[in-house]
Amino acid sequence: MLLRLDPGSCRPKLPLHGSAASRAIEQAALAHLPPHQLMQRAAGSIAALARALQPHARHVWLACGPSNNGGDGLLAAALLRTQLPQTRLTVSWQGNESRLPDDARYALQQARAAGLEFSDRPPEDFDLGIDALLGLGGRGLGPGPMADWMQTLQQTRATVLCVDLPSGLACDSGAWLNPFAARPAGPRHTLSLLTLKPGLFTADGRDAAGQVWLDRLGVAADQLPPDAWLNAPDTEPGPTRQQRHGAHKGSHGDLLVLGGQDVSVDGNGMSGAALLAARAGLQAGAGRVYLGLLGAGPATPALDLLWPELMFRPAQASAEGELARQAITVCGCGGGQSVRAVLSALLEHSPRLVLDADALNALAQQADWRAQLSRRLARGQHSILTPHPLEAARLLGCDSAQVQADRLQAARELAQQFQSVVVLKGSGSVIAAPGQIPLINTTGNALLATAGTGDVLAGMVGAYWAQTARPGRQGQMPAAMPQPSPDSGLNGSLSDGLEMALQAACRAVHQHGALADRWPSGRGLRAGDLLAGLTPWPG
Ligand SMILES: NC(=O)C1=CN([C@@H]2O[C@H](COP(=O)(O)OP(=O)(O)OC[C@H]3O[C@@H](n4cnc5c(N)ncnc54)[C@H](O)[C@@H]3O)[C@@H](O)[C@H]2O)[C@H](O)CC1
Repeated sequence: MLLRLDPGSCRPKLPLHGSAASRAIEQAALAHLPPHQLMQRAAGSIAALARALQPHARHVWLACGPSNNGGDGLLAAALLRTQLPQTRLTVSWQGNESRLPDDARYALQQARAAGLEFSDRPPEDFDLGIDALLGLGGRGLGPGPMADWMQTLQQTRATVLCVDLPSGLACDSGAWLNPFAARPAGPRHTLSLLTLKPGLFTADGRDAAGQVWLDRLGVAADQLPPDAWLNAPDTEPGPTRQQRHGAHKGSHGDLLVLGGQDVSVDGNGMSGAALLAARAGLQAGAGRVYLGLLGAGPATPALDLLWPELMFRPAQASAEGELARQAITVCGCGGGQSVRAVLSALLEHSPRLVLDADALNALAQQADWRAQLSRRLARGQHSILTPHPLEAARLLGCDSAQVQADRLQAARELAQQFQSVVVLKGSGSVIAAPGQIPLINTTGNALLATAGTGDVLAGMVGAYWAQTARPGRQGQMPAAMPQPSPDSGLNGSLSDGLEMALQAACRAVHQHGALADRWPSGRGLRAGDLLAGLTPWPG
């Protein structure tokens, strides 16, 4: 059965399997099925989707590689020959006949018996291209016909349907294996077979894959634990905010935002970042939001005239005093070097701490703060880090290209090293917690690639966390919160505190991206535009 994956509406959480697990599932299925049946199912699915995508195709080009991915394409071509008698089909095949796996050899025979037209040159005028060059077994391509065909499939404006994986995309990481791989020019679809692969949803994967479809080919994917989950926050059955008549502002948690370095400090004024985070926190439902601007000078505002609900407090005293000991603190947004003045106290006292932007840069510069952060979880204090790839690289002591080459691994490493929930931002944001299976977010788009959207996200994370964990209730789940469940995306027992941090991060990242996905096309999006769409949790 074909399943279309729409960002933001994948329910329940779907498991993602990397190459090793996908191969193991494939091998187990092959052992129980008659010869060639799995490939016949795959070919049937490819042909059905091809017809649905281009029902009136005049010319379909199938580029088929040297092994089983190519076999899927050849067998689909044979089927399409009978299903689309009026359509011209051209097959390009590259392989060594004496070294073909059994299924691919069978597929080649079927394609030949169907009387298909074979050509080593892509046709000029195809209106549907089928990329069956390389799947799970793909490696980086050297020069040659396959590399040329791959480039044609990248550059064409015709619709392209990729079989299992876009050729040349790493299944586990979503990184391109070929230096020449570019952003595809035309509409793209990818039909993932048997399992969903992590690489389709993060790094270059989303651009490479386009619209993702899944056909499990009648094989259950739950035989092996996933390598990641798609992030799909549960919808709670409990009452909405409007239906909770007994609630008061204290019921919805306190949020303290520390950041927004004053321009007088070193000429880099970034108060707007902290204002965005604080406004986002308020709009996302925190009961009370306090704002401490760092490096305050005589001209530092003490009131947000447009959002007078925000309560301004001296930053240093708040970080060292009672407020930081009872509120959720979001620290770093636009904090500049001034963040250093409050970080040590927060790492020591804050029970629930979100670290973003300059707080992460400060951590990267100072080993004893990193050690302090790593010890917090063992003391019952929880932390959420929200790095973009460069901030993640600074924390890991590598460069951002290395982070992007394996985003899941980078997020897992950060979570483990710092005993924190980590949101690695970027296309396909990864959410990881220590010792847990990470999640990949499906919402969001390049409209979010603009200054300030990360500050809004940090405020949202803090606000959602504030609504799950309140003073005096540490470790307790509020009645309407989703309880940890066997399918909650976690592979081991997780303390309630960490579970709440993880859920807050997952929900915030999902909603943040969904707002950009719903934004009217053709209109620019400023970070501040996101605020109006924010909703409390639960809605
Ligand atoms: N067997 C079945 O019934 C099904 C298979 N499915 C599809 O199979 C592929 C995985 O097949 P596999 O043969 O393991 O890998 P590939 O087709 O990706 O090819 C790998 C093969 O190709 C050679 N190769 C790899 N990289 C290069 C390169 N850069 N240049 C030249 N040659 C290269 C190498 O020899 C490898 O061995 C999976 O993705 C599905 O599409 C279906 O799941 C249905 C059932």
